Amino acid sequence: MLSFENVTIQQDDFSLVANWQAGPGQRIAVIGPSGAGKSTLLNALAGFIPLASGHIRWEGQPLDELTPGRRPLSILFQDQNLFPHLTVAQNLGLGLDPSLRRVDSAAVDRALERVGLGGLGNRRPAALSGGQQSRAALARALLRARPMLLLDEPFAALGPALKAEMLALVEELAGPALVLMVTHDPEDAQRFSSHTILVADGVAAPPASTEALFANPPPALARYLGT
Ligand SMILES: Nc1ncnc2c1ncn2[C@@H]1O[C@H](COP(=O)(O)OP(=O)(O)OP(=O)(O)O)[C@@H](O)[C@H]1O
Repeated sequence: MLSFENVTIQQDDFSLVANWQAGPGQRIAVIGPSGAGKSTLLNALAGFIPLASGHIRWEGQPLDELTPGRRPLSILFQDQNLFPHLTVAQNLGLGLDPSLRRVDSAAVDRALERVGLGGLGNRRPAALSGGQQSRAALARALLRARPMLLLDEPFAALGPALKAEMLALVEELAGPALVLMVTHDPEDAQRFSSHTILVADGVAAPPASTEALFANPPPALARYLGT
């Protein structure tokens, strides 16, 4: 269980509050206007931004004392963060061991197979298509096998068909992980997520049923959707 307990996140004059829980295995979209704090929410959970007050817990354990690398999560950004000078297999290996000294190459090969990149581990990222790079970045995140997967618009640069394919792949491969996905596309939320967190007006709201939220949007969501 992920718990945000009376959390306040402060960045200069911007502040965001969150007070809710989410369970393992849930697929949750994070939506809201530009600048509302969606990335800030994920960055605080990942440990890149300290909390001004409150606590974030995973399975009852406070995350506050843990550096980003020790938190029980993987994070995938839009720019994919693949290192251009390393092979695809080495990029995946970084997910297991940042020093690349103790990497299980069979596990890397299996992860590449799972995302449809079998046999491409020796290529550099530049020798992959955009969709293949997304698959490689996803494989790296999944290889870490952490209980939470945070996605910050990772597939926004892909065309609609490829994006749908990647979301289906996340759904298939994330398994028991809790997935939090920032998206600007209401269709992503509806296709992928049973629950949605609306971030607006300084509040990251508790996860609500995606269907119910879109059927009867609160004013902030209606404004954002232009309805
Ligand atoms: N390092 C920082 N220092 C101060 N303020 C920041 C910093 N990073 C972001 N902000 C501010 O925090 C607020 C939330 O930004 P954030 O990137 O979380 O929004 P977002 O909802 O993810 O937006 P978008 O949809 O445009 O990506 C914005 O007002 C932004 O200007």
